Amino acid sequence: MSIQTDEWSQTPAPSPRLVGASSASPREEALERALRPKSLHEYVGQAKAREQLDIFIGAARKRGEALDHVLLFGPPGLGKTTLSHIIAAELGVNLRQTSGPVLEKPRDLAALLTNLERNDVLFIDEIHRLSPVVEEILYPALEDYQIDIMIGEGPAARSIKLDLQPFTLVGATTRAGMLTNPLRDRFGIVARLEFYTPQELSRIVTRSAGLLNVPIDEDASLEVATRSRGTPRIANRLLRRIRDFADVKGDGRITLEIARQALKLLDVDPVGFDVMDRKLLEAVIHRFDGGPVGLDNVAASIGEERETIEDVIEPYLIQQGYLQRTPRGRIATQAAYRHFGLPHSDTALPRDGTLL
Ligand SMILES: Nc1ncnc2c1ncn2[C@@H]1O[C@H](COP(=O)(O)OP(=O)(O)OP(=O)(O)O)[C@@H](O)[C@H]1O
Ligand SMILES: [Mg+2]
Repeated sequence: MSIQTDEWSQTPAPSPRLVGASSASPREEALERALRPKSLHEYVGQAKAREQLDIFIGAARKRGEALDHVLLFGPPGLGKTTLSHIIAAELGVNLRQTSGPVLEKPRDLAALLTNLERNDVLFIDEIHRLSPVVEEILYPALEDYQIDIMIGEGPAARSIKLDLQPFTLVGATTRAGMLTNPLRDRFGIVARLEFYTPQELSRIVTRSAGLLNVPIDEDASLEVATRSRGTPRIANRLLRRIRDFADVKGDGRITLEIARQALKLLDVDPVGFDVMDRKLLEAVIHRFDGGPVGLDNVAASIGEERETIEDVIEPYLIQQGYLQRTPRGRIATQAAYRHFGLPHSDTALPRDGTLL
C-alpha cells in the first residue's frame, strides 16, 4: 500500500492554541503521524464504527470489490484522518488524499479521479467545503464510476463520459449537518466518531508513551486521559509537553505528581478545560447572565470565530453538560456555575417572564 499526498492536500493551518484540538504546525503533524495507529486492531475505542468497518472491509476484500463510500464525522482530533488511512491499509489499496477547500475546479477533482487504481481509497477531508461545481462531478463518479468532462471550446465543445475504476470515497467532516442531501445520501457507510472515555484515552496515552519511550505510571496516564477533553490529539499533545516537564523537573518518569504539576503549568484545569473553554463559559455566565445568548454575541465577546466555537470548543462542553444549545441561544448549566464555585440562580433561567 502506498500513501500519496498530492499538492492539493496542503490546507492552511488553523490558528494555533496551546493544546487545542485543531491541527497545528508541520512539526506537530509529523509527531502526530508517528503516533497514528496503523490497523483497525490498534485503533482504540469507537467500538461501533470499528465493528461496522471491520465487517464491511472484510466483505469487500473477500469479493475483491471496492468498499462502499464512507462518511466519517465528529469533532476535530477524534481520529477521522487516522481511520481513513487505516481503511486503505486494511483494504490493501492506495490512499489518495485531498481536501474540500483546495479542490477549486472540476478538473482538479477529475484529475484525481481518473488517476485512481481499482478499489483505491480517495480521502476528501473537510468535505463539507467542496464547491458546488466540484460536488456536481462527484455524483456520477460515486454512483456509476463515471464522470462527464467537457472537451473543446465554443460551439465545438462537447461533453464526453469517462469510465473510472471502482473506488471508495472516504469523506471526513466536523459537520455532517453542512453536507448537501444529495452528497450525504451517496455514502453507504456513515460513522459518527464520539468523544473517548478516560479509560480509552488512558490506553492511548500509555501506547503513545511506549512509542515515545517515556516511562509513565498508570495513575499518571489516567490523569492525563481525564484532562484531555475526550480527544486523542489533545491527550498526545499533553503527553509530549508533560514529557518535557518530566525531563527538566524530574528524572524523565511521568508520575502522578509530575503530571499534575505540568498540567497546572499548561493551564489545563481538573476537568480538562483549557483557557478557551473557561473564557467561553465565563462569558456566558458573567456577561450574559447565564444565557440564553446567541452564538454571534458569544463570538464577539470572546474574540473567537463562530466556526471555532461550534466545531472545536462547544461540542465537548455540551457533551459534558456544561453548556446547552437551545433555539434561543447558549445557556450555562448548573454544572458550569458549580465548576467556577458560583451559586446558580434557577430563577434566572426563564428569561422571557414565564414561570416553570
Ligand atoms: N482511536 C485512536 N487510537 C489511538 N490514537 C488515536 C485514535 N484516534 C486518534 N488518535 C490519535 O489522535 C491524533 C489525531 O487524530 P486524527 O488526525 O485522525 O483526527 P481527525 O479526526 O482527523 O482531526 P481533524 O478533524 O482535526 O482533521 C492522531 O495522530 C492519532 O495519533
Ligand atoms: Mg483530520
